[in-house]
Amino acid sequence: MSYVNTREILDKASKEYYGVAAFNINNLEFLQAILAGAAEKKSPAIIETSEGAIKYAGMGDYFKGARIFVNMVKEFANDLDIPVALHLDHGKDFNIIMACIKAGYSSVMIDASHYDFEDNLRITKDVARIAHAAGVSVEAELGQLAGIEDNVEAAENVLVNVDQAEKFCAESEIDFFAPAIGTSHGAFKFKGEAKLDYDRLKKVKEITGKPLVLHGASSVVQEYVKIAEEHGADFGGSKGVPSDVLKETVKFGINKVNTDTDLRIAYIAGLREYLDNDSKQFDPRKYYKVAMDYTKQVVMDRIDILGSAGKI
Ligand SMILES: O=C(CO)COP(=O)(O)O
Ligand SMILES: O=C[C@H](O)COP(=O)(O)O
Ligand SMILES: [Zn+2]
Ligand SMILES: [Zn+2]
Repeated sequence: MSYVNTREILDKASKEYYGVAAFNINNLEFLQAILAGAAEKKSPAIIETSEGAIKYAGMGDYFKGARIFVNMVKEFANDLDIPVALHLDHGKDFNIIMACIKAGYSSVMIDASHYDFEDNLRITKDVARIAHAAGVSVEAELGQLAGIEDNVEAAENVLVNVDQAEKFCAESEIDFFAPAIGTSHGAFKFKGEAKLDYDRLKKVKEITGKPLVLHGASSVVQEYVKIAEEHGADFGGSKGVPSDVLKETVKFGINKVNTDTDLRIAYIAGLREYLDNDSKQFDPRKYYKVAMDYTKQVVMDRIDILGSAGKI
């Protein structure tokens, strides 16, 4: 099975209405934990790296960073009987997008959502043309990631506009589409109750027919927040997208579920706990172990929530 085009994973998910988590990584340990969890669940896996992750891995050289991730992911994927894809998350720098295409990423996101509609469409079209010529699939975004307050006017300004979504998907030739429906990145997503615009989501699915992507989709699992806080962390007031809300979004057409914060929190919980309990330890292979076990557990829980177990 091994290394595939992200489109293969998401077209199937869109047809059969389940979600596949896309997990952000910066290093080897997160990749190992994610793939171990996905393999155990027999779930397809999407690994994604931000521009920051690529610069970090390549120590500033993003061509090197992109190659490191492609080589690392392929090396593990080749031995697994699940489909594995590697995706560039929030590509904003044209040079980094090109470096990823050249290095052999399965897909790239062009995030020009901060430009006005016409510019976003024009830039997205250009990237889609180049990426497709290299056999790489493309994600793009419309709207801004910001939580919905109780204010209709504010929501209209930040959430995806359905008519624009139709034109954008019809003209840009993208493969999967990220509509802003009320989530935001990080561990502090909602002040009150988690609130997403399901009606808007349903309309976007109906009108575009594309595999859809939910950004800022971490649940901020309180079990791990608690462990981290018992060992010195302070994530007071953190709040994510609860699993029943995630399930609803999948029912209404979300297929790629971007997850970074949940992995970071599980990892830091394990690391802090281990170090607190063994002050003499300085072998990284020992103190990363619990961190990786917790990360793997979060990965498997997500796979169950989104319904991608066994979908290979
Ligand atoms: O959207 C994300 C990456 O693109 C990650 O979102 P979280 O911060 O909710 O994990
Ligand atoms: O969308 C944002 C991701 O969580 C990546 O964040 P980063 O830029 O800190 O790597
Ligand atoms: Zn964006
Ligand atoms: Zn995102």
